[in-house]
Amino acid sequence: MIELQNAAMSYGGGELLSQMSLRLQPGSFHFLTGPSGAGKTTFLKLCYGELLPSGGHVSLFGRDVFRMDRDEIARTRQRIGVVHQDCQFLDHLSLAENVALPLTVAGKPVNSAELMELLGWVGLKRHADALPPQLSGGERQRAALARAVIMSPEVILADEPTGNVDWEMSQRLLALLIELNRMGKSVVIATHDLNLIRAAKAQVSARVLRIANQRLHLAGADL
Ligand SMILES: Nc1ncnc2c1ncn2[C@@H]1O[C@H](COP(=O)(O)OP(=O)(O)OP(=O)(O)O)[C@@H](O)[C@H]1O
Repeated sequence: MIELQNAAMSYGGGELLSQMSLRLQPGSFHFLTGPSGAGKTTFLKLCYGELLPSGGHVSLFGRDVFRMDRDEIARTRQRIGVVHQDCQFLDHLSLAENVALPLTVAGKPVNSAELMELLGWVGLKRHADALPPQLSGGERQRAALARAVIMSPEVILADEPTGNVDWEMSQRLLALLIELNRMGKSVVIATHDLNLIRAAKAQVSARVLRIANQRLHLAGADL
């Protein structure tokens, strides 16, 4: 699905990430940890073609990103749902319109029954007509998750999806991500929250990746 072979990334200075190798299998569940600034968001951007590696190779669904033009990368990204760290919305559109935006942008029809079912799944049906500034942090995070899955992606990459929410809400978000994984989707969650990882490991077979000293490590089993 997503494969990195000795991928490296530099923003111009020294290498931020080097010798990153990973083959993401269908239905897998990974956490991505590491100190602030280690490069977790950068790593995820390599995984969905937002950034091209400065060395090595990244393949998305069997295609090397260097061989893909912009259109192909855009089409491929529809197979990867991304929950961004800052979950931004268009404030003049309703929550339902924001969640449906990836479909609208792709020129695909919006089935309102399915949209409401998705909002129900994340517990936001009654907020369908609310504007984003009227939502709480946890509601925004759940809306961001709904928006990430509306195109039925095969992979979900979530960057600190439980940042800024309380424990109960983070458990609720985790439950949604585990449910997606049980539906066969690959899930990668970047997080600082070791308690979240422990809670997940009690429910799902998850591997923990750690970025430290520019390298990607498979973390020990002590979590
Ligand atoms: N577009 C950019 N141009 C230059 N430097 C960047 C850019 N984006 C990120 N960086 C730098 O790369 C480093 C890694 O950033 P990144 O956001 O990937 O780390 P992170 O592990 O996700 O951090 P956090 O846990 O704090 O979110 C940081 O030092 C950051 O300042």
